[in-house]
Amino acid sequence: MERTAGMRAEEAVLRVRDVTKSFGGAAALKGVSADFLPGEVHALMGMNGAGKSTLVQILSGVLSPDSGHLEIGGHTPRNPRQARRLGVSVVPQRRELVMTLTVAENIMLGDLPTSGPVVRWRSIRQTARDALHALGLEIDVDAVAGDLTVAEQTMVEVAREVRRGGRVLILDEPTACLGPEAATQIRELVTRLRDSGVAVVFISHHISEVLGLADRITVLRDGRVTWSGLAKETDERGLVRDMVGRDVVSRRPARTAEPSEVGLSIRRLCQGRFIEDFDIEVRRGEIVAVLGPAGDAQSRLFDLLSGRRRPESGTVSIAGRAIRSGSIDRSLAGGLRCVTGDRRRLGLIPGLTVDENLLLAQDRLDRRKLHRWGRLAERAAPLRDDYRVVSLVRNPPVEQLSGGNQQKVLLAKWLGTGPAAVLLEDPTNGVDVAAMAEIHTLVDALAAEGVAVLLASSSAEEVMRLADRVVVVRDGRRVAEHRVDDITRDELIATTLGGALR
Ligand SMILES: Nc1ncnc2c1ncn2[C@@H]1O[C@H](COP(=O)(O)OP(=O)(O)OP(=O)(O)O)[C@@H](O)[C@H]1O
Repeated sequence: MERTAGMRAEEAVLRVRDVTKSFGGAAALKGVSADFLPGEVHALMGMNGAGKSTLVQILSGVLSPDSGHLEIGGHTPRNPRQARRLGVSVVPQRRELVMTLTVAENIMLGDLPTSGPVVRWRSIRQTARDALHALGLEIDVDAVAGDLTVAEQTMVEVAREVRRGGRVLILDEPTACLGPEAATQIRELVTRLRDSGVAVVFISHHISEVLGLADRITVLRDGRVTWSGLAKETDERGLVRDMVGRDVVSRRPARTAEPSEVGLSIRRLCQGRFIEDFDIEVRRGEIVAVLGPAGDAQSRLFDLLSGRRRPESGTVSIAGRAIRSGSIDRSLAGGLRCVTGDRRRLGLIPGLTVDENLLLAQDRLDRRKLHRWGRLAERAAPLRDDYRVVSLVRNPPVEQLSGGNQQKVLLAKWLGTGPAAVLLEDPTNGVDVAAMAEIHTLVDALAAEGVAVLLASSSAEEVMRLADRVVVVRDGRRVAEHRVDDITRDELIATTLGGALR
């Protein structure tokens, strides 16, 4: 049943009417209408695969609707270039900056002012500085993009798009995997954009964030709008019902198991300024979280534990046996499974099907060289079921899955291989509220089976829900440790930001 609130459609800068879109005969959007108003933050919400990204691709001219239409100031864009010229810009999840160029060069890319054959560098830097200042951003225009934090990279992309005349700015999960401080900075930027008259389209799976930030919310389910209205007219429970169709409960289970032997031990690990003399011990059946500002220790920890990179010094042991560092095979053979937070770059193999990706890790461990095609679907089926991987067609190339479903494939691929210890980097990155609850239950179950779980999460909520202990890291060093039962979420965030050693 569709619930809608009154709209000022005549003021809309971007209008969508009855849009449908199918892939391979299966409908991803089934008659979606929405209006996007200047000076409003309009959140798109919905479960994984509900159709949010498909709608965004239609808004930005990447895809054409099968039927229905889209209108910006009386025009219908036919491709991304036209959409951009009409003022519609997308800041995607994957950063699109040229990482080797400076902030100023990135902001001005494609629009470098020249005098004859000479590029006017001073003017470039000044214009870029003005573009950042107009949005209240203090970022060094001479910094190289690759040296910025993820939040700063998002800010630079936003400044570039606004300077190019973006009137409708679509931000696709801009706070995913950001720590509390960086996420707040992005939300403040969104508010400033809104106040300057931009129509902001904001995608997020975080309900409290959306309720605190959005003026209007449109909820999609299975390609249809199930609710659209003012944020103040709904609440968490209403949104969950509109997204999922039922209530979702996620509770921390009582963990009564006595501490058992050490499952994963890290001793005096060092890697540049990112990891300094890092010690941690995780017992079998325990979940220990590492929480710190995004971009530093967590991804280095992944590189070192997975064997992608050799540490400068220090040891990693599983059940008392040291693993030879710098070798992915040794790390796997030792029983350690590392689930990356960067599924696009490191996690999944595009071009291979969902089932192949699901079985890749298992086959590598079994040294299985050839798939028996007939058995592939049968072997993958339990993993698909346990992790509720949903796709429109049965077994598409993995990149055609929605983002949240790709994340489920990544988790299933590694956690289905009987690990002794795991490192989970932002395990619920991009997944919807129902899948998040299910993944948390699966992680609880891993711990209950005696796996040592090390969780590198940017989300304080996730740490509070899953972990027994949390280690706070800043500048590569451990600055505090808490039992989760002894601390509130707000105290945890405060120690992450200012963290005194306790
Ligand atoms: N190019 C494509 N080919 C085939 N199917 C596709 C393609 N793009 C999207 N789909 C399918 O369309 C459906 C909607 O996907 P979409 O990415 O829009 O969902 P979403 O709401 O953005 O999900 P998420 O929250 O997981 O990002 C999914 O079932 C997805 O597998």
